[in-house]
Amino acid sequence: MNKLRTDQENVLIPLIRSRRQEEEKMKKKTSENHEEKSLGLCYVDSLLNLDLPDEEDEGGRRRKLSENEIVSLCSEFLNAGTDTTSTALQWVMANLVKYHDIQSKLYDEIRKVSHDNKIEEEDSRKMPYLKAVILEGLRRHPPAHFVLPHGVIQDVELDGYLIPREATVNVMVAEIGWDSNIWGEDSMEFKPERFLNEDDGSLNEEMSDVTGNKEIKMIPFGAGRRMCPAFGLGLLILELKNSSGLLMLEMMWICLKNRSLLLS
Ligand code: HEM
Repeated sequence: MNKLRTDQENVLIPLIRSRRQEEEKMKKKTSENHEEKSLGLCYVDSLLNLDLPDEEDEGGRRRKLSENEIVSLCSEFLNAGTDTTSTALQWVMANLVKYHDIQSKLYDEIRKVSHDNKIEEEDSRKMPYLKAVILEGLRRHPPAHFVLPHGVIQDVELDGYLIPREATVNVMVAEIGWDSNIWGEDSMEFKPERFLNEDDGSLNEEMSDVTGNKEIKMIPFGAGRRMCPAFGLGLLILELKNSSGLLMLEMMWICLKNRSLLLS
């Protein structure tokens, strides 16, 4: 753990310091030339600018985040965005390898929409089956199996159970998405069709809600005020990576086929 932490510091501290220096240089230039210049705002800037509301230093000023705290927040952010997305993608790909019928149906949809072997952000709206495959991946194999540990700030009674103040609460996210009362007897099967309307194959809006705002059916991104702030981005990344991944596999397949033709 110490080694991991040291690695995090070695990677992130130089980046944080260089950002701070760049920002200071820019401010200096701006005041010398009297013209507004900015590097744009990034996550590290918002952490560097933060004044903690409840904590004051010896001079009575609001405390700033320490460099170590910024390292923790940056690595949490990077981890929250990368580990989840790559795990989800691997599960979807594994199921596409296992179920060839789903793979070819998805492939046909992607081929119809793609142009010059490319998929753009707006194309994802024209691919309900792709969305259904991603949602089924997240339902069947949510990367954050228990979301993050939560807690209550005072003793709470919920449905006859006492949740004590100091307790750690883990939400059974995966089990919620496997509930046969909601998803049917085949809830453990990988069936993207469950998210589509039977008549025209369009996306069933009610079934595909992942926010839990109206009813909790599956919550791979959590729910409520600490829900994943990047759930829209996460879904989009998965859609784009999956479709471009399949197109890339096809190119590799064509290259391999041509190569073996050349060799034979
Ligand atoms: C498939 C992709 C993703 C999944 C399944 C996912 C899932 C989650 C879950 C379950 C939580 C905890 C919610 C809770 O405690 O109730 C969470 C929190 C968080 N996620 Fe994601 N996430 C994904 C992608 C991303 C991406 C791409 C980013 C950033 C670019 C991100 C940033 C965060 C952050 C910063 C938090 C902490 C929020 C807080 O504590 O208030 N996530 N995510």
